[in-house]
Parts: sequence; structure tokens; C-alpha cells
Amino acid sequence: MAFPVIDIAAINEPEAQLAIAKEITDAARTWGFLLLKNHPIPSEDVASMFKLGHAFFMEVPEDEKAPYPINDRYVGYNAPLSDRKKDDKASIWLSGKPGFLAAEGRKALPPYWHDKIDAVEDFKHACYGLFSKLLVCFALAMGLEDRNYFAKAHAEDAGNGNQFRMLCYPSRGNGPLKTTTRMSPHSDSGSVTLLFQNCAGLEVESPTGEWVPAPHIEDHILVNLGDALAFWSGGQLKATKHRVTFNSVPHDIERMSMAYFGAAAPDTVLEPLKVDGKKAFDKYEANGLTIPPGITVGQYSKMIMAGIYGAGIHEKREELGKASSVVQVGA
Ligand SMILES: O=C(O)CCC(=O)C(=O)O
Ligand SMILES: [Fe+2]
Repeated sequence: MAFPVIDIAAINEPEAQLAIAKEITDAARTWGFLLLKNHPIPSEDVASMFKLGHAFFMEVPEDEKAPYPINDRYVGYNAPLSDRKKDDKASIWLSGKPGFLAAEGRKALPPYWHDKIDAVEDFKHACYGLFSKLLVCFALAMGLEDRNYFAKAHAEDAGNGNQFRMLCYPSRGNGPLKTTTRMSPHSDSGSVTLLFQNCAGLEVESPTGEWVPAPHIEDHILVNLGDALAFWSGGQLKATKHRVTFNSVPHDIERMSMAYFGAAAPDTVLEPLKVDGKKAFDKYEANGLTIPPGITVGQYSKMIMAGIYGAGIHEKREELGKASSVVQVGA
């Protein structure tokens, strides 16, 4: 079964919409991954975001990044080997609802970013526009009465907003240690991830269970689904495991990617839809955890984050009496 590549040039044309929605949803049911061709995000904008990210990772000294570690709102820098203590990649998190980075979020960002916040905000907003169209496609193709059934639970300014991160898998002079990897296998936990990549290197679990390379095609966006939406859809949509290894991105090769993680508002209750009037599954497991029906998106995100970044920052927030509604959707 070939990796799905879907042309969405006509996504706004009413007579073409249902057919495109069906193609996208079929890919989401089988692979849980797809490549979007002729999408509305200008390639110059993608290129300039990569350029900003690359200069940050390569030119800003580590001691100017280290004082800004990722915080409980998913803003800040994550040094190599901090994810799961073994993933050899660095990331800068630029999360939050529109306006957040220019206001409270600013002090958590290395100063390099301060005059680039508007460009980041514009890019995130464009990602949101595409993401919400994909949510409409799922509802249309699944035959839900309300085409906004999913989209309306994903307002751009709900909760703490969506997460956005740029990643850099550095090139190293020495080979990797046995104990390190690039990006451990995981499924994303939110609704839909838009992934921009500057080269190949991501591997995904195919419908027949083998690790296969996700194609890298110039000007295409890779899309994958997260467990919250897969669970909510009653298993009709699939959240697929993916990883980056030192075989797919050797130690002396650099890779960059940017991920926009769209998630539902933290108070969204995840109750699986029935498929043909029947319960689709008795138990849904993801990343080693079982998702109980009726859990909210906010509660689910807390369940999964401890293994990745440690729950410490969130516990501290709660000790202070401020219940956190942080949504960790990537991995
Ligand atoms: O770098 C990549 O392509 C993978 C990123 C990813 O899977 C994630 O951040 O959740
Ligand atoms: Fe991921």
C-alpha cells in the first residue's frame, strides 16, 4: 500500500470537498499519515521559518539558550539529550494561543526570538487554518451531521493554545552512544500534527507493521494523527507510531523539522464515537497507557507527559494552587 499523497488544491471548492475529505480520511484510517500536496502554506514562509530556526540552533551559543528551558506552557529551549534523557535532538518550543508569545511568553524565550515573534505567530496562524480544514474533512467523510463537530472543539485560542516546535537533529563528529537515539518511537497524543521537514529521516509504522521511511517531497506537508482524535473517533482514525533513528539520520547528518500540534480544548471530553452503532473497542492503549473513556484532553495530556519531560513543572504549578491545563501533544 503506497504512502498516501493527497492533492488539496481544490479543498475550498464545494463540489470537490467531499472527495478530498474522503481521500484524507481513508489515509488517516489506514496509515494515520499522509502527505499534502498543493497546500495553502506558501513555500517561502516555510523556508523562512527553517532559516530562522537554523540560525538559532547553529549560531546562538548554548549558554544563551540554556537559561530558557522549556516551561509548563511549552515555551523555551530543550537541549540535546533532554527528551527521555536519550534523544539526540534540540528543540525550541514556541507554543501558545495567538498573542501569548508577545506577552507573557516572551520572557521564557531566548532573546534571539524577541524580534521574530510576529513571523512565528503568522506561521502558526496559517498552520491553524489548514489544521481546522482537515478537521472538517474528517467530520464530512465520517458522515457526521455537523461538519464542524471536531473543528469547534479546537478553537485557536482555547486553553493554552496549540503547541509549535522546531527541532534540530545535530550533526556530530562522533558516532552515537549505544544509549542514545534520535527520536524514540511514539505516537503523538493530540489531534493532528502538521510536520514540515527539510530532508527525509522520519520512519513510520506501515499498515502492515514494518518501519518504513516517510517520503520527503519538496513543498509537501506531512500530516499525522494523534491518539486523542483517534480515540475520540472510536478508532476510525489512526494514530501511528513514528521515530527517527541513527540509521535514518546518521550522526554526521543534520535534520530539521517543525511540528504544529493541533489539540482540542483541555476541557473536551473524550468519549469514543460509535461506529455503525457499535462500540469500536473495549480498551485503547497508546504509548504504554490506557485511555479511559470520559477523560478530558487536559487530563490525558497530564497522563502522558511525565515520561517525556517529567511532571515536576506541572506539580510545582499545582502546589502553588494554580491548576494547570497544559496540553502536551507532541512527544
Ligand atoms: O522530527 C520529526 O520529523 C519528528 C517530530 C515528532 O515526531 C514530534 O515532534 O512529535
Ligand atoms: Fe511525533
